[in-house]
Amino acid sequence: MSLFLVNRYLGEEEDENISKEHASNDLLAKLQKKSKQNQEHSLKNKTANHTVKETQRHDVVKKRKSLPESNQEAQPRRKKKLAAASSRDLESNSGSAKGPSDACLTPRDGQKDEKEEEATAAPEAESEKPQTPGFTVMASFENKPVQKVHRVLPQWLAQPDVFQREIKNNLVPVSDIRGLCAPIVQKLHNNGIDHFFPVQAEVIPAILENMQNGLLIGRGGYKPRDLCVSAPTGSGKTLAFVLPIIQLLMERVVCEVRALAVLPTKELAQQVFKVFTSYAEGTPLKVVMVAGQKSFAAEQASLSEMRGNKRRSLADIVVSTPGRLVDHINKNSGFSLENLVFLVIDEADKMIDRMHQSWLRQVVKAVYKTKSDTRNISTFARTEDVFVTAASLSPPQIPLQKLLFSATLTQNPEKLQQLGLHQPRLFTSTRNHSAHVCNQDSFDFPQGLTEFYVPCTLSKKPLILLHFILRLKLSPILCFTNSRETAHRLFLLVQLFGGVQAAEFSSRLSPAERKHKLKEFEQGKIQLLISTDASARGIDINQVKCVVNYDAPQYIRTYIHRIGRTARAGKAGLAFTFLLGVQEKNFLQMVTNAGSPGIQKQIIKPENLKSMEARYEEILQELAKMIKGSPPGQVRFPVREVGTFQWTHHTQEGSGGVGAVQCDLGGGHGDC
Ligand SMILES: Nc1ncnc2c1ncn2[C@@H]1O[C@H](COP(=O)(O)OP(=O)(O)OP(=O)(O)O)[C@@H](O)[C@H]1O
Repeated sequence: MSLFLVNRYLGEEEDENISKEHASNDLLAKLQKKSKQNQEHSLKNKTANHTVKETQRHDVVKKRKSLPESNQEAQPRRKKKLAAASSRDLESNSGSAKGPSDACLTPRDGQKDEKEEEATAAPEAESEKPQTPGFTVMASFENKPVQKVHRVLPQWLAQPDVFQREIKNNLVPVSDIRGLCAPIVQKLHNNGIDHFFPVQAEVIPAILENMQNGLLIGRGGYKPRDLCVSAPTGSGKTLAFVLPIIQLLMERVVCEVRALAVLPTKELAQQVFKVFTSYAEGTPLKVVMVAGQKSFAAEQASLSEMRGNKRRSLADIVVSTPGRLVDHINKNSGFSLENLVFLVIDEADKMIDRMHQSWLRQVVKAVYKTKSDTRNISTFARTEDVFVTAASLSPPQIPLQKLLFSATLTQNPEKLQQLGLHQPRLFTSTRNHSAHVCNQDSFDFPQGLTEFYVPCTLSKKPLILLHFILRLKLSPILCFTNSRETAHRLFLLVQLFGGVQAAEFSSRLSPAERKHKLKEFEQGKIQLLISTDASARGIDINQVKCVVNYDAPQYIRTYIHRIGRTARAGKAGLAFTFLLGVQEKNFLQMVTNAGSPGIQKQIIKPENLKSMEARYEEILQELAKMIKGSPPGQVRFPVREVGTFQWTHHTQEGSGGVGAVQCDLGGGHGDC
């Protein structure tokens, strides 16, 4: 006798009296019946799906036949797809022996392929797509064209303070400018300036008013807003920052570095240094340049001295290039920026490109440097202003105001953001700001400038240049090439040809030689200065009547700065760009997109060059011999054959023409 009895439930119809064996036989028979029904059902489904696919394939073939010629190109690809689809179908047909799961997957695969086919063959027939019975469509795609996204400018870029681009008709009498002190007005008058240009009339009062409450706090006790100024080349941006800085610092008691101007090249630093020095004359202010023109030790000595055991600054205003500036920050313990009030970033777009050198980060670090020597902690010591709050401005700190200037200031907020600007304010003469939409490649051109392009071949370029000087008497000409090798060869060729006072200006020359050449050009001793882009930015040479782009510039900014060496300060000027046939379309498109008021075609007739051709051929032979005979290192470019000039491909910024293979002088054998 068992102690426990377990009763199990064996189904509704189970009778307690039926034996266990009988019950299990019944159950097995039931399961077998159900399985047979399932198999029959899945077979039926398979046949139905195959019929649907066949119908769809016929539809596609029909539609393709009715397509226009242009769509027929894609047929081989589609044929392949169809073949693949048929072979898969065949597989699925012959695969009836496969398990039921295969039978379920195959129709879905086939459906996907058919959808692709239809999308390629005739997208507009989307709505007519046959639906596979037994499947629910979960989602479908609308074949809409993707809309172009326009960059929307932040408020300060979209709504700038706009001033007139035209200089001559918008001069503002110096006496009309609020807050300008008498000694500065007098100095301007002595320098022959009684009127301000539009950019100066806007920006000078803005800088002055920020400091109305003294140098400790800005207007109304707030930290001053950083200013960005975008104005055409030659519109007088330099005086727009030099004058207010001199005025605001001239009554200082202790000499400390309070203004720092950073420029991309030595030549530009030299130029700005000259303007600062001229307007600081007669004030206690000391202006020092650290741009690598003197030895590091000499620059160090000009920046500070030791009196007893105390460091004493010898500079109020420092003009520098980024590399040398970082050297002084890191290696010159006597150089302090802890009292800096103005940081001027001239040619700001170029300086942003140099951000990888992290010069700005080093400057900011030096400005907010905390002294380890506690005895030296000033009451007004500053802390880096991550967030400006009431608490962060109390106690009051010396504010640092950034002033940015450029003729081609970027409107790319991501780039500008690298400068860490505080509530920036933009001054511009450019017209396209109101739309709130950013056009990063549109700039203002100087009013007095007339632009031309000269269609030419490689072999004729030097001849046309000589024609400009010798026949058309267009000198002084500032002529730009894309590489220093081209500049050097062109210079040698013009020199051999004779009759033209020419010089080259590139990194082949030492800074002292470059300075000398610029001076001679300015004095009118040089008719033709052949330069690389070393002189394209900012250089202010008074008498340049004409700029020639011997090589077409690759970038619009390069073009704007090059042609901006003429038509300065409201004067008239001419700019010619030599274009090979292959360059024309892209170049003209680029200039038009940039907002050029119009570039005219200037054709030089071949007969005008005829008389110079014989001499030119002789010169080419001579030049080739000269180059071949020169000791290695002196002429830095190889020549393959006498009389034939090497073709070079330039790909980097600052070299190469617009979308074309750039060739050197040609030599009458080029087939461009
Ligand atoms: N108010 C003025 N009256 C007469 N001449 C002026 C005035 N302001 C500036 N100039 C002259 O205009 C020329 C161009 O000025 P500046 O070099 O400052 O231009 P810029 O805007 O900085 O040009 P770039 O963008 O090419 O550097 C200089 O020779 C300068 O002396």
